[in-house]
Amino acid sequence: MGKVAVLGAGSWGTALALVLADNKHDVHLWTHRETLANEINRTHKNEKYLNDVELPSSIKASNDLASVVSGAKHVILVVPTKAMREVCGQLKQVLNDKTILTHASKGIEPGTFKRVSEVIREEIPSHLYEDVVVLSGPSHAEEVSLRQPTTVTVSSKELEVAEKVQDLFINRQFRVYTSPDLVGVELGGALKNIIALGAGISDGLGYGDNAKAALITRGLAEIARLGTSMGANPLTFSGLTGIGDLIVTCTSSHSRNWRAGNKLGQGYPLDDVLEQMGMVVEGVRTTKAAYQLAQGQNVEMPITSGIYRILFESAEPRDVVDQLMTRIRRHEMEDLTNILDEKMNE
Ligand SMILES: NC(=O)C1=CN([C@@H]2O[C@H](COP(=O)(O)OP(=O)(O)OC[C@H]3O[C@@H](n4cnc5c(N)ncnc54)[C@H](OP(=O)(O)O)[C@@H]3O)[C@@H](O)[C@H]2O)C=CC1
Ligand SMILES: O=C(CO)COP(=O)(O)O
Repeated sequence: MGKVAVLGAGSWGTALALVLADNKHDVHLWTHRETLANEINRTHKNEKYLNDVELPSSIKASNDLASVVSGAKHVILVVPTKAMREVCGQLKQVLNDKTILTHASKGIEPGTFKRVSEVIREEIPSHLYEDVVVLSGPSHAEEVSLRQPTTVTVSSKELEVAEKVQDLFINRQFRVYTSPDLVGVELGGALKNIIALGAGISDGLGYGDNAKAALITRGLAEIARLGTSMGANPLTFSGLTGIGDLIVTCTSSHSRNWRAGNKLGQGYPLDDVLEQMGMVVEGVRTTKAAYQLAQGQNVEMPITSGIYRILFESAEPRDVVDQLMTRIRRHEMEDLTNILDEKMNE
C-alpha cells in the first residue's frame, strides 16, 4: 500500500490515521507541534485528543511537513476550518507530486462564505493535485478509534477520484459511500454544527426530547433551504451527511458542538466555554457565516438566527426559544415541497 499523509493530529486526524493504518497504508501524521509528534512516536498515544487509544507503530508522527507529504499519493487535510488557509499555504511550498487532496473538516469561512474545498482550491495551485475530495458523515472520532461501525460519504468534482478515496478508507468497520453532490455534502457537514449547538443549548436549559426532535427536523429544513440556494441537491440532506450527521451531533455527548451548547444553555459565557473545551467548536464560526449568508441571500433561517443572537448578541437562550415558538403560523413542508417541485421540473 502507498504512503498517505494526514495533516492535523487532533481527534479526527488521529482517528482517520488509525483507519488508514488498519488498511495497511504507510501513514505519516503531521502536527505543527514537535512535542506532540515526539509524544505520539514515543508513547503510541495521543492523550489530549484521543486518550487511552493505542496507536500502531506504523503511524509515524512528525512536525516536518515536507517529509510527511514527500512521495504521498494522498494528502488528507484534517485541521480546523480556521487553520485551513494557513496550512494550505505551507502545503503548497512542499508539494511536488500531483496528489489527491481530501479534507475532512466541517465549516464555512465567515466573510468569504467559502466551503473548505473552495478554500483549498484558492490556496493550492491546481497542477499540484488531481482533485479535491471531501469526506463527511456521522463519525465521532472516539467511536471510529474503537472500530465501532461507522458510515461516511466522499464527494468530489470527478467521481472517479472520490472512488479512489473510497477505496483508500473503506473497511469492515468504516463503510464509505460516494456522492456526486460536493456542495451538499460539504454544506450538510458544516451547517449541522449550528443545530448541534442549539440541541446542546436546549438540553442545557432542561428542555426534553420533544424540543430536540423539533430542532433536528426544523434545523434540517433550514439547512436544506440555505444549501439548495447555494446549489446543493436537496436530497443530499436526507443522507448521511445531512440528517445522519445532524442526528449524531445533536444527540451525542461526544459532540463538542453539543457540549459547548449545553454549557451555554446552563448560563456559562461563550468565551469561558470555548476556553474550557480545548478542542475546536466549528459551529461558532459557521453560525456567523451562515447567518451572514442567509441575510445576503434572503433565506429564512430562524434557528440559526436565534443561535447567532445567543452567541454574538448576548440574547437569553430562553427568550430565543420563546421567539421561535411564537413565530407566525406556517405550513410545515411549504419550502421543501417548493424546492422539490422546482428540481423535478428542471
Ligand atoms: N472530532 C471528530 O469526531 C470529527 C471532527 N471533524 C472535523 O475535523 C476537523 C478537525 O477537528 P478535530 O480533529 O476534531 O479538532 P481537534 O480540536 O481535536 O484538533 C485540531 C488539531 O488541529 C491543530 N491545529 C489547530 N490550528 C492549527 C494550525 N494553524 N496549523 C496546524 N495545526 C493546527 C490542533 O493543534 P493544537 O493542539 O496546537 O491546537 C489540533 O491538533 C474539524 O473541522 C471538525 O469539524 C469531522 C468529523 C468528526
Ligand atoms: O462532526 C462530527 C461527527 O460527525 C463531530 O462533531 P463535533 O465537532 O461537534 O464533535
